[in-house]
Amino acid sequence: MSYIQLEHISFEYPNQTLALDEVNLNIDKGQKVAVVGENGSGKSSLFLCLCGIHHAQTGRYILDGEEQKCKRKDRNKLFRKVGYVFQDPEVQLFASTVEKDISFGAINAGMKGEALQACMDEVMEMTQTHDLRKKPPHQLSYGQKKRVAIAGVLACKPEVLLLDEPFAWLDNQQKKNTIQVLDHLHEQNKTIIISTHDINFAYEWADKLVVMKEGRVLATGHPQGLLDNEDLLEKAGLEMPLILKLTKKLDLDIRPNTMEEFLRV
Ligand SMILES: Nc1ncnc2c1ncn2[C@@H]1O[C@H](COP(=O)(O)OP(=O)(O)OP(=O)(O)O)[C@@H](O)[C@H]1O
Repeated sequence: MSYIQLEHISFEYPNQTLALDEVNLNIDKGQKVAVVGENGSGKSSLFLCLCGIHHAQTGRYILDGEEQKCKRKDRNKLFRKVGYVFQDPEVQLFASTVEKDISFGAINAGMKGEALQACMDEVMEMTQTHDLRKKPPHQLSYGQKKRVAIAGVLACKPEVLLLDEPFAWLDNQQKKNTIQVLDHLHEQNKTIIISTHDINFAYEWADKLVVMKEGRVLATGHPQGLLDNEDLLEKAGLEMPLILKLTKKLDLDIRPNTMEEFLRV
């Protein structure tokens, strides 16, 4: 049995927009998953259902062997297990200082004293938010807000991390730093699910790709296999990753995983 199982999940907003339409999905513990698809294909709605903010009207959501129900106590447990970093950090940040914002969820979950301090030091170091800790979040740049939002979720030590467009507004250095943070979490066997429009990143980073269109899962599998399929790319409105374009153009038989590997060929 997979760690996360979605069976025929459908979710409709109150205005009757069907955002998820019979979604079936299996994700193993410790997997690095990239969810890709055009604007409005249902990526954020999927994340909102996975973390318990939305509850699907039909279908079954099973996490770690337990079916997730809409009851308050089940949802509180789900909130602790699955951390969601919103696409827009402004939706997430609310406290008067960065430090208070980052620690809010952890304190709510019962962390205190030395354990809290150690956790804060660790996540602020990881996300390079230490120097910002006394500032009010509204005075930060968007990229800084994004890092604070990630830090706040990490402080709660979730088993599953959902990141909606984590690199939006980040400069190149901060993007690299965030990828390092993700690699570190992967080493701790956390399950990481990212939604992204960066197909080159998805190709290099993910060990599972989920391709969405109009609320449906069009395909799942290893990025190397899926992103080579021109019919699928056209149907999903996706670009072929640069590495695959180059290997095709040069008529190479190999399929390097990363640009570094490609350059060594
Ligand atoms: N709060 C809402 N109320 C009604 N409809 C919504 C709401 N949020 C999203 N939708 C609709 O649900 C569908 C899926 O949207 P969703 O935000 O999940 O897509 P997405 O793949 O995350 O898009 P993007 O790449 O632009 O972030 C779209 O048709 C969208 O217009």
